[in-house]
Amino acid sequence: MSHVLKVRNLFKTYGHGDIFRDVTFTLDAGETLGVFGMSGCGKSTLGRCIIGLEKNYRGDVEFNGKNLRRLSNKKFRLERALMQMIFQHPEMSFDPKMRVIDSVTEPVCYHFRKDREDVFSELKPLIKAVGLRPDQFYSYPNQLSGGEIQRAMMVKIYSLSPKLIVADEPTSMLDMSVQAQVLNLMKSLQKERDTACVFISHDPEVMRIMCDRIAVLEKGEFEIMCKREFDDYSENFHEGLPL
Ligand SMILES: Nc1ncnc2c1ncn2[C@@H]1O[C@H](COP(=O)(O)OP(=O)(O)OP(=O)(O)O)[C@@H](O)[C@H]1O
Repeated sequence: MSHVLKVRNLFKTYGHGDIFRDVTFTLDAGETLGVFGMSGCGKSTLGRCIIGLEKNYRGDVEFNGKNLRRLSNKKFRLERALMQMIFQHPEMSFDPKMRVIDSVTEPVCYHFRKDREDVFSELKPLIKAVGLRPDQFYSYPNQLSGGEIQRAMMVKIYSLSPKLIVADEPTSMLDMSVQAQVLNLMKSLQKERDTACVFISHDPEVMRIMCDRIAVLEKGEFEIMCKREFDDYSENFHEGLPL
């Protein structure tokens, strides 16, 4: 079986120095790799490089058997639809002036040249699965709670049947009970659809729940640990800060 994602010898530097050095790993369908580290260590930058939002790096990112930087813009856009990123602030992915239904259905309408109502009808089982009502999608983003917006985001992302999701602190802005619901939902959708995931967080507990393997990013070094090694390592952390 070929890997969904192959990251080889990835280096990223900003003006002030190395962000990370020699990041290498592979990810299979249905698998979750956690990326853990304290604030500012470079987790989001790594996520952006993987998904192609940041292209100025050394090394190779191969997705779906294709080296992303060697693709033409047109081919990159096709692959990009199969890689989705969930952000810490989901409301920023929604245009405040557009009804949620329009933001959610737009990518599928665009990629598959389909009508909004047809797309929305096809999404109803997914809407039910995330625990929202179809009528909520006729609201504007500011009329939904943080947890509801993150669920609507799941509908938007999964509507494109992605093979890879990069989730960058997707629940860190939610309160604890909503956080648990959204994490469970992400896990079950991922399992059902066999999606590969890079899950970024500074919360050791969330890492343990969501990830099969965990990589620690510290001072530019990227090290993949088994769960027992991670438990020992993270004992010295609280809320992403070293104790
Ligand atoms: N476009 C940029 N230009 C210059 N420096 C940047 C840029 N983006 C990020 N940085 C710097 O790179 C470092 C890593 O930032 P990044 O956002 O990847 O960290 P992070 O681990 O995701 O942090 P947090 O957990 O706080 O979100 C930081 O020092 C940041 O200031």
